[in-house]
Amino acid sequence: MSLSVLALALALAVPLDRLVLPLLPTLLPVLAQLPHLARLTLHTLTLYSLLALALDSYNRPANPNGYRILRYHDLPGPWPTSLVWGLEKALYDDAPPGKLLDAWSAKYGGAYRFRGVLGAKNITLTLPSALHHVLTTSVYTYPKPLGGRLWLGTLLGEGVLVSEGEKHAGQRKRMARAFTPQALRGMHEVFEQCTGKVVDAWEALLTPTAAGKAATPAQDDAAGGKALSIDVQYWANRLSLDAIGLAGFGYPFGSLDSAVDGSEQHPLATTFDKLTDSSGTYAAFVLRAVLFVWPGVLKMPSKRTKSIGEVRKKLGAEVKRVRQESGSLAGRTVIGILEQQAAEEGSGIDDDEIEAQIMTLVFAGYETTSCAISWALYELALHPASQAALRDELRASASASQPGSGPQPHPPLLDAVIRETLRLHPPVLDLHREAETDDLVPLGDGRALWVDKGTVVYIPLNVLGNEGHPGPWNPEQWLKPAASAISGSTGSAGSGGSSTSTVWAFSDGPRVCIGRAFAMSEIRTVLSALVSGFEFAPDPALEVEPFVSFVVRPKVRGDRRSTLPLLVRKAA
Ligand code: HEM
Repeated sequence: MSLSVLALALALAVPLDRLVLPLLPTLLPVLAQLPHLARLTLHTLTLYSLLALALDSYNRPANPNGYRILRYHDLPGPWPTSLVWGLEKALYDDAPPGKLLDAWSAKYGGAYRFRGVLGAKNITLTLPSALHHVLTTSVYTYPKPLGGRLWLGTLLGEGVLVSEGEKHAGQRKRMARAFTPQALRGMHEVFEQCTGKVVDAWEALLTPTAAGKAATPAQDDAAGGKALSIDVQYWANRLSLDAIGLAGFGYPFGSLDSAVDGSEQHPLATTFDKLTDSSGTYAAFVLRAVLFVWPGVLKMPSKRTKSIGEVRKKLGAEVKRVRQESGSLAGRTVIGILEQQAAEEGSGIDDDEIEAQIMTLVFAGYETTSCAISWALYELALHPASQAALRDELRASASASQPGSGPQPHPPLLDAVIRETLRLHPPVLDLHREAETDDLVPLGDGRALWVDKGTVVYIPLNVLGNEGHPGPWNPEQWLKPAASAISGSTGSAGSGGSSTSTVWAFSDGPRVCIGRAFAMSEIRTVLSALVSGFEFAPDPALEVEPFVSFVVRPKVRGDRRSTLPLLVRKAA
């Protein structure tokens, strides 16, 4: 009797689904040795189940569509591997990144559950109707998790990446004009200018000097020719930062110039790189994990929170100076167009918001794009037949275009290569959202999932990119009529279905990447020039692997920082 009373008290006091279930795999072997405790647990479980059943029938959500409702516990899912971290640490340590998400989706399907820190409820969704609900129709019911928003807000201010609800919708509407095809045509010049600097620098490096040697020691590549080892990631980073600075807000970071003349990189770029380019340390994981359950950790003084504040302050000060000095450039940049739009509406825009949007552009647009460029060159280096076919296509398209004949259609294989790169190497591995209220998520087939307030929803972009297109590198698959080109991407999954043209690496719905056309234009420009002019091969002495530090970057196995050395020579 006394045991039952104790069990009831326990069942009431401990939210079993949060704490006890994740502990069971570890506890059961111990309990088997301890008959008393085992009995207590059995009592607790029975009583809890009865209680849960009673509560379940009392707390039924409104269900006007007559769905068959599933609860969290009805979903399949993996068992937690840690009492404290749930499966968060396993996900953080996953190598290559995304492997676990792929395996779980294959095993448990398009809706499954897994526990996070201290038993927190997480679900992963890849079913089309569920994604449409979370990313499109109920987008503001599923904001980014509070901890992530606070972290980003401290770093960037409340720009379009961080804001939610009406504020986000308003910011997005005002920014849209800066990303129209017409606006992007003006920015194309910047992409060409920056790419031209890389081409010139590499040609100089590869040109034999008067003494009959290449400017830098060359080595034999796999094809038996002379090639130079170039850290492609280093150049892609600098190019991408210069492009976002100039096209985004008219600011010359001068990263490529400093790479050429060997001077120091812009201090802001260094600070920014330090903040984002670090491979997974235990401290970084703990901060991230704790942030999810206790956002207040951000207020505690630490090296990381201090450096966030420093980056913010430095960029803010630079931005103020640049805005005063370069009024003439402003009209053609993203921020210039945003300011014009606000002036025309008569609404005005305050300095804090301008500053936040500038920081947002750098944060969201710099390393995402540079990593996409690097991975594309890496895959082309590994696949010489694709590389040669792309070079032929680019050269044929360049010789067919007449001066003054206006914008040309994108060479199809170029788009296919980019799309295939984003499928295999989505820079943003997964999206996180948090249910702001209890909600019903349609799963298709007349079923819906009851999602409790506070549940975190994972949307694995790597898994989604592979749906219908699994397997190793194969850009040609995107040339088939059913798979439309990236330029046709609407970013909308339509009414509950995943459109074939959605490039999942950019997400979907009202929060789809606002810079996707900007990124695509930049990547096309860079790949066109580099693949036309140079040949790329892997360095057989080095093993390249992906790692996550905000975005999925390449690095040499054994190194901590992101680099991608490839053997480069002038194309015949
Ligand atoms: C290959 C390059 C890029 C990829 C793969 C990429 C991917 C993404 C993804 C997945 C999101 C959604 C994040 C979320 O909802 O949690 C996003 C949002 C965003 N991206 Fe990109 N991005 C790229 C380049 C760019 C560029 C070049 C810019 C700016 C010029 C940019 C600006 C933004 C902004 C402002 C948002 C927030 C949009 C919103 O919440 O309304 N991105 N991006």
